Amino acid sequence: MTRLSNDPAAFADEALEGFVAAHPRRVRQVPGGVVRATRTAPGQVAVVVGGGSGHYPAFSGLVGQGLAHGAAVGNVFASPSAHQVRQVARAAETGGGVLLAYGNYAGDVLHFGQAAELLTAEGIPARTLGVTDDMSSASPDEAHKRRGVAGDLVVFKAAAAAAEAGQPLDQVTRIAELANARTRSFGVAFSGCTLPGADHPLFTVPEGRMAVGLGIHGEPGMGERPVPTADEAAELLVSTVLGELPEGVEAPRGQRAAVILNGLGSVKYEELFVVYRRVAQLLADAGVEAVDPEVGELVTSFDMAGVSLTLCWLTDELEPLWTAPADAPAYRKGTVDPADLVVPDPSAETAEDTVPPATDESREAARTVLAALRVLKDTVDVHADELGRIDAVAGDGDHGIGMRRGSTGAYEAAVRAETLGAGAETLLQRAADAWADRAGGTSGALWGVILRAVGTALGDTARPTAAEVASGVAQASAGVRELGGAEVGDKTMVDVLVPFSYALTAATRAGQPLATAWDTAAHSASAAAEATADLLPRMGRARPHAEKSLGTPDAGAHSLALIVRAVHGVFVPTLENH
Ligand SMILES: Nc1ncnc2c1ncn2[C@@H]1O[C@H](COP(=O)(O)OP(=O)(O)O)[C@@H](O)[C@H]1O
Ligand SMILES: O=C(COP(=O)(O)O)[C@@H](O)CO
Repeated sequence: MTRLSNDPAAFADEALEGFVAAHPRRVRQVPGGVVRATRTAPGQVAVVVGGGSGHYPAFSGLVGQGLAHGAAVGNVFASPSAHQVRQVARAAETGGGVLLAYGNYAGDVLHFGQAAELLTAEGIPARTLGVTDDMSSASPDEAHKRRGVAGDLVVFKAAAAAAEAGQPLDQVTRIAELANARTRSFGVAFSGCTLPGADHPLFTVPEGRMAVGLGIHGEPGMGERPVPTADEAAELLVSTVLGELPEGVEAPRGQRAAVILNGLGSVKYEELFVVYRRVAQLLADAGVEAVDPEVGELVTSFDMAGVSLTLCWLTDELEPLWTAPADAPAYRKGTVDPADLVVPDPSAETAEDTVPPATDESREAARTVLAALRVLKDTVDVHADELGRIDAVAGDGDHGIGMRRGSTGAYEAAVRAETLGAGAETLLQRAADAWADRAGGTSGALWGVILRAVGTALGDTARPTAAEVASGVAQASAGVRELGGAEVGDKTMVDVLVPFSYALTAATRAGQPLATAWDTAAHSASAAAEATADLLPRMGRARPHAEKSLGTPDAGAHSLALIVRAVHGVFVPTLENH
């Protein structure tokens, strides 16, 4: 149970504020997250990490000398937005380029990837690395699909120590890739976590049972078995991790490994030590030398009762990077020469207070779009809990929260744009940026793409036609597939967006007025959303729990169908001009 919170929607922001207040000599807050409070040598590569909140000390607690240069901090269990990542990277970098490192979750991949492109385009060389240590989340032949869990620490630390030693960006990236390729984690759980403001955990494990192969977002485990003794738990963890050796490690005997026994939230230190006692014996029996082992909470999932074991098979190059000193709020090792504190630059980014010129026709269309965004936001508000419940069946239960933050941010930005006299395109672009930025997560990035594509098709000059609206939706559909890589049948919002777009294009081409065409397309969308209940997910958070999601529709597909149905009554009749 997460007992102490104010407004659950403000939890992540308030936690970050308190964290920064508690650690002024190590971190300072910047838009989008935190950076080191200390000065970094000019030209040093900046290692910027990040992810959702709810995992402390990942990610903000790992910022400090010898460890990350900055962390982009997202909402609870949702990746930070590309804009946040970019802002933190700009604040952290000192001329050597940036390595963006994160757990390999869909939202993180989209947002950090977009941020890298934006940074590179503005002249800051940027590389990305998604950590993939969690053995339970995909088979070895699909290791690139695995999630990042406690192995994040080893990879971040190796990269940061290499950066601190003056290595250039390509070398820092190579070292991070090497550390990732040689790191494996496996975990078990006895109970799930409860999100702030929620009254029940995201998953429960039956009394006397243990979930095997857990995630760090309250996802259920991949299997179940009776609760073991501490020694039996250690035996399961060690045998599983030793059971899949990375390329280049022929046998455990004679190897040296960084070892982390990680508590997920409510397995306490003395329990962990009881387990580690046996882990240490088993590793020694197998001939593995544990180097600077860590036993404690390094990546958590609120109050989840779980424990995971991580091994990074060290090389001569990786070992000194693992043992190098570090001084972060939640991770201190050896002795670091304290660098000078940075005097913060008070000039913050100013809000945009002008818009490009627009015609009266487009401003009128913009007012209709604003009304549609209002309906969208209200629809999401009404259905937020339901969306969270659907997402919790096989995902992380945050779809309602994310959609609420995104749609509210989009509506507020649209209100500001309308007040400034924006045309339809500009208003939708401001709304798109605000949605992606406020929501983060996978759906935040994709809804940003949708609003932006529709805006581009509407323009800032003419009164939009039915064909332009349909073309905007078609562009949105293509954009979502391009960014997310999902196709029809993967059990995502694409299963609704594609048939909705086809139906809208076909009906408008057949000469139907937009109101009628939209209505027909919204019917297709509802049917397609329902049909996702029969699909097995192949993308996103739900993929590792494919069977559990059978019989339940995809959360993002369902929300999209609800939205297009609700929006129909508002803007369609006034946008069409034939
Ligand atoms: N690659 C993808 N392409 C398109 N849609 C996706 C993809 N991955 C996930 N989704 C959609 O995003 C929804 C989840 O959104 P949300 O819960 O807000 O994000 P997250 O999974 O990052 O927490 C899923 O239900 C699915 O519809
Ligand atoms: O949840 C996280 C990011 O992944 P999403 O795909 O946005 O849900 C985060 O907690 C781990 O970085």
